Amino acid sequence: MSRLIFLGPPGAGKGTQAMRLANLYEIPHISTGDLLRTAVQEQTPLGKKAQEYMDQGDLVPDDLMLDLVLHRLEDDDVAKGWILDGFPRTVSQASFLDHLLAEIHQRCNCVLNLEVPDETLVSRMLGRGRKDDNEQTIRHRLEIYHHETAPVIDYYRERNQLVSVNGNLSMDEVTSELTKVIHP
Ligand SMILES: Nc1ncnc2c1ncn2[C@@H]1O[C@H](COP(=O)(O)OP(=O)(O)OP(=O)(O)O)[C@@H](O)[C@H]1O
Ligand SMILES: Nc1ncnc2c1ncn2[C@@H]1O[C@H](COP(=O)(O)O)[C@@H](O)[C@H]1O
Repeated sequence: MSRLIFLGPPGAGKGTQAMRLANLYEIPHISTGDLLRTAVQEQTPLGKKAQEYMDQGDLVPDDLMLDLVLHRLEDDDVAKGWILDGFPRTVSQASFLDHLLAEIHQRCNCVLNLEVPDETLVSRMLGRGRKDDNEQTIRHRLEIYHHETAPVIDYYRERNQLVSVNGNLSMDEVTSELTKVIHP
């Protein structure tokens, strides 16, 4: 059974690789960014609250995020495994997730950290064309990543759960490297 977490800066290819592995292992791909974008599109109460943070490239506050993940991990389809992409993004989210998984008697098998240099990330995101992919917001998201999210790497390294993979290769090469280190 695979329960995987993707870490890595914005534009590292987490969503791309998570989708490929989700198809390969036939488990759900849970992207908090995608869940939020759907909520914004549908103008749900969560979407209305999250929109401004997302447009600015800021993190959506923890109280909203924790509820979102809690409910998604209660769905029936996650019993067979899951891939989390975009969560946790802060040490407090990582700690929340640990407690939640202990409560539901699950354990993540592997935390995959995609490593890609900042300048590659910027050009990848400028080519992606998402609403929050203008240069100013991209640079702000990168700052937030280095400040708020990079400490999550140490959190999992200290718990011997971290595997870092070079994300600065072709998409197929990254997938191949990932499947070598994952033992489903
Ligand atoms: N190995 C790769 N080589 C070149 N381009 C890539 C690679 N992996 C992904 N991309 C492209 O880079 C862009 C960002 O990829 P993706 O959306 O998967 O990143 P992400 O880590 O999920 O980003 P975010 O955290 O901002 O959602 C996309 O346009 C994608 O097609
Ligand atoms: N885990 C998260 N914590 C706070 N904010 C989040 C989280 N996941 C997503 N967000 C917000 O959504 C956008 C887009 O996310 P992507 O993972 O890049 O698709 C992000 O900038 C945050 O505003």
